[in-house]
Amino acid sequence: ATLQATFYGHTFDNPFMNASGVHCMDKTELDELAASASGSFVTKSATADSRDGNPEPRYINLELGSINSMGLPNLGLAYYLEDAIKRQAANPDTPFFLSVASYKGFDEYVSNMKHIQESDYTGLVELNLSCPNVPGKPQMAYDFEDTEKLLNEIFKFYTKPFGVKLPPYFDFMHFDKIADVLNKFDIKFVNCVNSVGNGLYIDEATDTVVIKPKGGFGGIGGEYIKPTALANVRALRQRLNPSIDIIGTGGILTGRDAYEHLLCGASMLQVGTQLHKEGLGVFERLNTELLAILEAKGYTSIADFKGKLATLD
Ligand SMILES: O=C(O)c1[nH]c(=O)[nH]c(=O)c1Cl
Repeated sequence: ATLQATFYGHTFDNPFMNASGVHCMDKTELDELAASASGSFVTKSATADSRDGNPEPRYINLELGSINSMGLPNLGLAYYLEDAIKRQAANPDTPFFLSVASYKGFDEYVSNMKHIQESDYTGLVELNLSCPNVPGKPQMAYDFEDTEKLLNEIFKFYTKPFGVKLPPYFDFMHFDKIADVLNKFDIKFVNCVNSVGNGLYIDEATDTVVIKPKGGFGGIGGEYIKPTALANVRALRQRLNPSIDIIGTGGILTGRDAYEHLLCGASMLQVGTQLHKEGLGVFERLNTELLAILEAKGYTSIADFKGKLATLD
């Protein structure tokens, strides 16, 4: 059996990659990702200006996952663009993802995308509409009208392939609304899901929160969020045009978790918390475990079962 993954006209050796924010802050980390068993990789979400981010402690691994309020620390869009242009020149056949966010809101999203359009980068962009940790700033993708306005604005000038990183939704009306908006545009993929925003973890030894920013509120990742992540992958797959691929993110610790995301309709798979905990070796292990599942079930490729979750009716 093969773990080859097809995504937006590309074929990757396997469906695994990092989730933006983990092991992707600078070119050294990106080189390590490129040299790992991951099928692709994505950069830390870039803002126009480089940012220190929120005060520490701001990321904590927990028994069942993680909590973070990093606050968009990054080296600035120009850094990642320059690196991406060099990478695409050196390896034109191995696409990767450039993640873009915004600290200041709507106008910075537009100007960041304008810079990429005017640059020599021609690869894939993951437009992050779901950072939950910018104090005072609502997540773009929880405002359906603003999201549509933003995509309208971007498609006036942007001609390169991009997709959007979405937060988790928890209501069928919201699945319907975001899918209605996204189906109006020629986006190439959606990534479901970003961390479950503004959770709270309490240290039992001290009765104190564990991260400093926002009184301890932070995005939750890991085992805590797999049911939510699977639901969002499945719901968006059922609603989006077949031309829009899905990246599944959230709660992938084992080959079985990966298999379930694929069963819900994901084409690529991102690993955040478990990569942070286990390091780059997680990709070897996940490939081995997923391949064993295909073999045990007599599948020869992901196409044999992708999106084929059975229901009880
Ligand atoms: O605090 C962050 O940097 C952050 N943290 C997240 O959990 N998701 C995001 O999209 C971002 Cl941008």
